[in-house]
Amino acid sequence: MTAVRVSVGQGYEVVIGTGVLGELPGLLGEGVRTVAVVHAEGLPEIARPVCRVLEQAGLIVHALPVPDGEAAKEVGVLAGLWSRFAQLGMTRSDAVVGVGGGATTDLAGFAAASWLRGVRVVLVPTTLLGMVDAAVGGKTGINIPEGKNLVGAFHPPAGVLCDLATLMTVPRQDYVSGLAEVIKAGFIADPAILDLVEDDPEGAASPDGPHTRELVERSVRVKAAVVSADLKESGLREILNYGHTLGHAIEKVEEYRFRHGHAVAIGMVYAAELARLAGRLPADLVARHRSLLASVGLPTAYRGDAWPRLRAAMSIDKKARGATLRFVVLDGLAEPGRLEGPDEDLLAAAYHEVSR
Ligand SMILES: NC(=O)c1ccc[n+]([C@@H]2O[C@H](COP(=O)([O-])OP(=O)(O)OC[C@H]3O[C@@H](n4cnc5c(N)ncnc54)[C@H](O)[C@@H]3O)[C@@H](O)[C@H]2O)c1
Ligand SMILES: O=C(O)C(=O)C[C@@H](O)[C@H](O)[C@H](O)COP(=O)(O)O
Ligand SMILES: [Zn+2]
Repeated sequence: MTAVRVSVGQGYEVVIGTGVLGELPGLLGEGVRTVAVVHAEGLPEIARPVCRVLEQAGLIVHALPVPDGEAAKEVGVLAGLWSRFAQLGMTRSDAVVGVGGGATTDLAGFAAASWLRGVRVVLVPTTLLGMVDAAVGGKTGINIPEGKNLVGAFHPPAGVLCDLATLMTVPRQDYVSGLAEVIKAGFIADPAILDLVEDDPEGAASPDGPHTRELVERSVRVKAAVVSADLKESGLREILNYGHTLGHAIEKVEEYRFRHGHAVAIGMVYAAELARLAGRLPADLVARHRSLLASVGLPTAYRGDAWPRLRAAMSIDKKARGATLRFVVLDGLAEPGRLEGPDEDLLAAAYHEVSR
């Protein structure tokens, strides 16, 4: 089957297909001599063919393994990459290729953004979440103990290569985590996604499912359209943060050992409850959040005793302005809006609805 190419406004393409690794040198563009392939250390079977295809194109390739998953998004790991780039003599005409899940591509993207104040990066996401969200749009960064993604940069890639074949080995819980961002794209912009998941939740939860390619493509198109219009999140892009205010707080409270998509799933139910209690969203749409997320195995509730710590963690959300919290909420299906400065009773009442 031929690859689908989605154009992003900042001048690059997201290539989606099966067995498309051969497109990688083309995405890097002209003039590159040395390539640092930053990859999750648990993925040698994917990193090896990536390196091979680059070497066959005449490039000097260095594989730089980093810890798997969220452990990669740490300042020590980033500093290690800077040292390796220096040792390799990487100049502004050289490039980084990031291979792995969203955590790896966030790190690789930020390493590229910060090295010599910005070198070229091509991302090869290998999880569902990486393909539909993390690798597209140029948000890069790392975590610090004080909060999620608090240090980073906007640095659009030169290209994104989504080889659907790589999804076959993603552990089920990590695959399901990616579905939270797929469902997010459905609620904020493309309800056809929700219909596809409801039509076959078990199929949606597997890379072998009948709609995998369409779910990836639709979600990428939602993300591409939004970031094309608003790269630096001056307004519209905030809608991609639906469910993330509480979601990131859960990740922080769990010291980043809770899957991102699982946290965002709970965060979306929370945002839906906020909107319902504020009189903006009908109860049936809140129920649809719960039923869709639960149908693919995502959580919709969290520990009740964690509220004080979650509330404190939410204060450092990037959408906040001063002491005023701002939430992305829905006023209907695919009708995202903002809830500014909700009072504390409303915040707590909505949490009561998602606590167990
Ligand atoms: N930059 C953005 O716009 C953006 C958007 C959404 C999420 N994110 C970030 O993405 C991260 C989550 O990404 P994720 O869900 O991909 O998790 P992840 O990167 O932590 O990967 C999950 C696990 O799957 C493994 N893995 C990856 N690909 C595999 C494959 N093909 N086969 C077998 N195992 C594989 C990884 O090594 C890891 O152990 C979070 O840090 C989140 O903040 C960023
Ligand atoms: O691309 C965006 O913009 C998003 O908000 C997408 C989110 O799914 C993603 O988790 C992002 O990394 C969150 O960004 P942050 O600015 O809240 O850290
Ligand atoms: Zn996210």
